[in-house]
Amino acid sequence: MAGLLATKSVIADVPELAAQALRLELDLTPKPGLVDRANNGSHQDMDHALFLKSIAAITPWFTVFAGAGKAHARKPASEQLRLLRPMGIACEQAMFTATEGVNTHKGGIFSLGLLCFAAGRLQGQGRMVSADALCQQVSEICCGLVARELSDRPQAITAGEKQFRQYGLTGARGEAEQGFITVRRAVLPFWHQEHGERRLHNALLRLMAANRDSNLVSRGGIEGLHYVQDYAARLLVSGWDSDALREMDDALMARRLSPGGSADLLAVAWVLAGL
Ligand SMILES: CC(C)(COP(=O)(O)OP(=O)(O)OC[C@H]1O[C@@H](n2cnc3c(N)ncnc32)[C@H](O[C@H]2O[C@H](COP(=O)(O)OP(=O)(O)OP(=O)(O)O)[C@@H](O)[C@H]2O)[C@@H]1O)[C@@H](O)C(=O)NCCC(=O)NCCS
Ligand SMILES: Nc1ncnc2[nH]cnc12
Repeated sequence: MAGLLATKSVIADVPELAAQALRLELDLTPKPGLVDRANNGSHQDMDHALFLKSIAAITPWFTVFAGAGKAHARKPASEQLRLLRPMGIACEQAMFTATEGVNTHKGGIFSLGLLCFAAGRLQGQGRMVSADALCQQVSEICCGLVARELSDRPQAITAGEKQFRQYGLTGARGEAEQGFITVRRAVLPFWHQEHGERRLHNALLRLMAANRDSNLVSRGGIEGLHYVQDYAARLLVSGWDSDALREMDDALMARRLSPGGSADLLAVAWVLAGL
């Protein structure tokens, strides 16, 4: 863990940062409700070893996404998701093969895949790959995604569609269409004020406090989302130590709550902060 934290500064390659981010997120411990080095969080079907298999299966795709973004850099942003989606689905299939059908990183593939694709697109356009430029590209590529896939549906079938209809939640799609606004507003302004693992723990708590995580709603209803948001906000105000994080871990496990979306956004924050 310490070695990975130290090497970040010499690597500015987005697919490499994305691969690093998945491993750092997994190994951060304790992580309330989530799989880490100490326990499986609120999951019966996942553990640390399974996440390692998932990471090994999906990381080779990050350079594929970046290559595709570069190859199609001269085409309009509005055409890009149609070009990227089949590769994203193929990457999801590689994950499901590695995990024997368990959804470990579906959201992570979506968010990090878009960042890798956008990085290739910027390179293909001869532009600098900065955090702001990446987020702007992702937003342009995903323009209209929420309307097309959530709000304009005749009836709510998937969890995401039901959550949108009931609570106006837009999940991973909304985050991407808004250029990862939660990461940019809740995490990045504080990132360089802190260091090491404490920086990562604070970033995850800030994400849990701000992120409208569809996983929490799927498992615990809107009350489950508010429970986690309020708990994380309290720790950020009152201060926390490892014991407090372990207590929060116990509380979320007792309620079967898992903030998987915030775990994915922590990986997104690592990539954006590394540029
Ligand atoms: C657009 C897709 C993301 C469509 O997927 P879906 O309709 O499911 O969209 P969401 O409901 O928005 O959530 C999908 C996953 O995204 C993560 N997530 C949730 N909320 C947010 C948020 N506010 N911001 C960012 N990301 C968010 C979360 O993923 C993580 O959690 C999953 C593991 O947790 P778990 O509780 O186990 O999840 P389940 O197994 O589903 O529940 P149980 O049965 O166990 O109770 C894991 O996926 C983590 O990554 C949400 O789950 C996208 O998938 C799509 O369309 N893909 C096609 C390919 C593509 O277009 N790719 C483009 C780029 S390559
Ligand atoms: N460490 C983790 N535990 C559970 N779900 C996750 N989704 C992404 N990372 C996760």
